[in-house]
Amino acid sequence: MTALLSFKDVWVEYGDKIVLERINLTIEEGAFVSVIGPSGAGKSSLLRLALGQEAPTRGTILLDDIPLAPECGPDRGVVFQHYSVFPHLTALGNVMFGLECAQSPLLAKLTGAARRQAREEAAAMLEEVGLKEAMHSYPAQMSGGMQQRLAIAQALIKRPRILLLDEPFGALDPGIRNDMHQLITRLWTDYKLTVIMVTHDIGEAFKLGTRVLTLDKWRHDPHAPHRYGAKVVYDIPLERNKQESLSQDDATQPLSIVPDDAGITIDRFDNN
Ligand SMILES: Nc1ncnc2c1ncn2[C@@H]1O[C@H](COP(=O)(O)OP(=O)(O)OP(=O)(O)O)[C@@H](O)[C@H]1O
Repeated sequence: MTALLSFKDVWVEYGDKIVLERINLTIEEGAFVSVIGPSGAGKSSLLRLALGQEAPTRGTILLDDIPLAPECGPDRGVVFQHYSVFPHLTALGNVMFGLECAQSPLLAKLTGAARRQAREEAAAMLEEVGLKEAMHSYPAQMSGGMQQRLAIAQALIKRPRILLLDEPFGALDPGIRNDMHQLITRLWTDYKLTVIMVTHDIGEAFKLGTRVLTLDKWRHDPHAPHRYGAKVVYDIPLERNKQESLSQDDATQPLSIVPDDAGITIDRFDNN
């Protein structure tokens, strides 16, 4: 495997508040990286850096050994916890919109053969994520799980290499979450994606990831809690490969595969 994304001595600071410090990371192509840590540790900030939505205060981020452009390129797709789909468009319209923006940035509208092609591609992607029957439904007519499937289709239609997931399943019921775990595992394999997923659910992190990173403050100044940022305090490689998909049994089991020696308990909410 080769390095796809590298963080070199990356810091994120807001005014005098240090959120992330000394982040040194190499993420290999094809990895599924789960990121966990207490609330406020900077997990979403790390994703925003990878997305190019935010630049580091210090340090460098490289994509294929080239400094990351300060913009969200088509090589990176993102899905957030709260549904980020357009309410006034059908599922098909939502997914087509991504292609229309990419191919016709000024008008966001395609005509003729290009439109037919985009429609076919969008329909195929909706089928991939299990929304064939709901293609003409509006988001308000869909369940939370269906809306997240739609958000995933929207992110994947531009064929990103890196898929960034910010607590994508956090708002879903456990049964639906398990379905989504199966879906994301299949898409990760079929689309040869590199995934970086932030989650509050440690079991989910270990179940899905090939690697689990824990962000946390490693030193504290009780008089000035903003003075030190979080860094990667645990970086745990896991035995999971692309060929191995989650079986139905795995999906219905409680999420539980945290190794005893991982030394991780995420129950503190004092980083803010
Ligand atoms: N634009 C900003 N300006 C100032 N502070 C910010 C900004 N964005 C984030 N922060 C602060 O940075 C810290 C890290 O935020 P971030 O959302 O990355 O944490 P997180 O680990 O994802 O938290 P959670 O698990 O609660 O979602 C928080 O204290 C937050 O208040």
